[in-house]
Amino acid sequence: MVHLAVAKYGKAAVRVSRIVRHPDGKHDFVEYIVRCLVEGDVARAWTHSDNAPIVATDSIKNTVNIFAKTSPHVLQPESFALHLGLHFVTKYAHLSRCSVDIVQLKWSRIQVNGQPHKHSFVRDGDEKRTVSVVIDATKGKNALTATCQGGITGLLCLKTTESAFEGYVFDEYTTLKPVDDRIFSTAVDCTYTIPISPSALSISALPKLGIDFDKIYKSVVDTTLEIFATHNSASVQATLYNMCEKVLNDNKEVSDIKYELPNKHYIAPDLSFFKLKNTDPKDAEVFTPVDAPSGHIIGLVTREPKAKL
Ligand SMILES: O=c1[nH]c(=O)c2[nH]c(=O)[nH]c2[nH]1
Repeated sequence: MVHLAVAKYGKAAVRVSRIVRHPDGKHDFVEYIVRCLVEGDVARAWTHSDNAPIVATDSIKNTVNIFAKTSPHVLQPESFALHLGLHFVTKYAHLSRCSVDIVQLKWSRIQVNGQPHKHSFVRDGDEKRTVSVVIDATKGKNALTATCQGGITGLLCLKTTESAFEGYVFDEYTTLKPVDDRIFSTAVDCTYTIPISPSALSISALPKLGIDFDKIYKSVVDTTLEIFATHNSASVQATLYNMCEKVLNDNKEVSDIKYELPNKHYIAPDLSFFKLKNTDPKDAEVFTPVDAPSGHIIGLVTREPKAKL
C-alpha cells in the first residue's frame, strides 16, 4: 500500500505590480512575486484523476491579480498575504490551508533636489523583502491560526576591518591561519516570526491587527546593517547572534529571528615573488574575491520560555 502524504498545489512566480494613485498626484507603487499554494480535501485529484475539488492554478493566479486591484492591503505585503490566505480558506469549504509567499522587489521613491518625487522610483538595491504566511483551518473554519514571517534576502554587506577569526580548533586538518583583521562580507538572509492572534483572523478583523509590519521590517534592516558595521566581530557566528539579540530586544512583536550568513571569502594573494608584501593582515590590500566555497553560518534565536509561576 502507498499513501499520499502531502497534496499541495497552487501558482508560483506570479509577477504582479500595482499603482495606487492619490488625489494630490502622488503615486505609490509595489512589485511582488507571489506564490500561493492551497491544501485540503483535494487528494482525489492525485489518487483518482478527479479534478472536481481543484480550484485551477490559473484561477489562483487570477485571484492574485484581482486582489492586487481590490485589496485595501495591497501596499503592505504581510497584510496582503494574510488577506489572500484568508480568502482561500474562507471562500472554499474544502480548502483547509493556504500558504502565501511574497518577494517584494525594491522600488524606492526618487529624490529630486532633496524632495521625494511623486511618481518616479529607482531600484536602489538588489535585496528583497520576503513574506511567508500560512493560514491554517485544519481545526475548523472558526478556529483559524496563522503563522507570519517577514524577512530580507540578498542584502550584500562588506567591512574592511574589525573582523577577526582566531582561537578555533587546530588539528591535523587545519591549514587556516588565525587572523586578527580580515574582510567580512556576507549576503544577509533573514526571517523573523510575528505571531498573529487567532482573534484577528478574519478578513474584516485584518485592518485592526495593529501590527506595524513596515516599522518592524525597517528595524530589522537597520539593526542588521548597524550591528554588521559596528560589532567588533570575533566570528560570523558572534555577529549573527548580536543582530538577533538587538532585533528581539527592540521589537516585542517578533518571537524569533533566524539568519543565514554566508562568509564570502576574500583571499590576499601572495605577491612576494614581485617583492610586494600582501599576506600579513597589516599588509594585505589586494584581495581575490572567492565565489565558492563560502562559509555558511545559521542561527535561530528565540525568546526564553516564560518561567512557570
Ligand atoms: O567567522 C568565521 N566562522 C567560522 O566558523 C569560520 N571558519 C573559517 O574557516 N573561517 C571562519 N570564519
